[in-house]
Amino acid sequence: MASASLGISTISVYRRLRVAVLSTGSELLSYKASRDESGHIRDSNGPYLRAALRQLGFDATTLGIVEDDHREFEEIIRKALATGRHYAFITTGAVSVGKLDFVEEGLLNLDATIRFHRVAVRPKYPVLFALVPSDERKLGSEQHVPFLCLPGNPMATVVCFHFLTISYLRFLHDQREEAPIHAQLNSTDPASPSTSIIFRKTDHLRVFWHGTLN
Ligand SMILES: Nc1nc2c(c(=O)[nH]1)N[C@H]1C(S)=C(S)[C@@H](COP(=O)(O)OP(=O)(O)OC[C@H]3O[C@@H](n4cnc5c(N)ncnc54)[C@H](O)[C@@H]3O)O[C@H]1N2
Ligand code: MOO
Repeated sequence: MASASLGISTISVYRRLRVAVLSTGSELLSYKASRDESGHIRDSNGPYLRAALRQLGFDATTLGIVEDDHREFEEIIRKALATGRHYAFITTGAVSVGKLDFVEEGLLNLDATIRFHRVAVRPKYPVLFALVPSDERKLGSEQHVPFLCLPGNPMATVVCFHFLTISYLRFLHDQREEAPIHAQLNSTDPASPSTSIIFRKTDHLRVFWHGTLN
């Protein structure tokens, strides 16, 4: 409206940031799958991330679900990098320290630089951030593609997305930081009926539990 009123008919805009989303876990089924086998759970992180990214104005594409196999993971990432279409990748799961937590190994096999792995906050403790080189990509002068690898626990995925990923994607898009919303708790006493939010701090971690704000 402002441009039209000033007679400005063309303006320069940023291309929407294209982000690829990949869920890891041999236990995962597509949320669209009609079968419901025991021992399987539906991929809720993938559809959540795609919807949240689109709502924020980013282009989200899905790379689907990958089994707990670092070779398969590397293959999917290599192919996706070769298209030069994705400015950033978000993966979920397999970033902790179990035998099947292969994301770090897979990224290192792709010559990644791990910028950090783990933050002292729970949920989101095992989150990993890496830069992966790609000779093939056609994304201007950028030499590296950022990988935001979020823990699989769906609540940790949501927290990591909101408190780490969005600000980084906004930074890539030259957008300003979102202003935080400040709320006041009536009491931080976990036993108080006025609040069911519980804060706890261990020696090395700040821990937030689920709760509601009265
Ligand atoms: N020895 C340790 N074990 C764990 C630690 C630790 O510090 N030392 N940290 C724990 C924390 S905290 C978290 S969070 C989890 C994160 O582990 P991963 O990122 O490797 O996640 P997964 O094991 O793959 O999955 C965790 C949980 O979430 C379910 N999941 C995974 N992906 C999806 C999805 N797309 N949709 C729905 N649900 C999903 C998965 O089935 C698991 O139940 O590590 C702890 N362990
Ligand atoms: O830090 Mo994990 O992210 O407890 O859920």
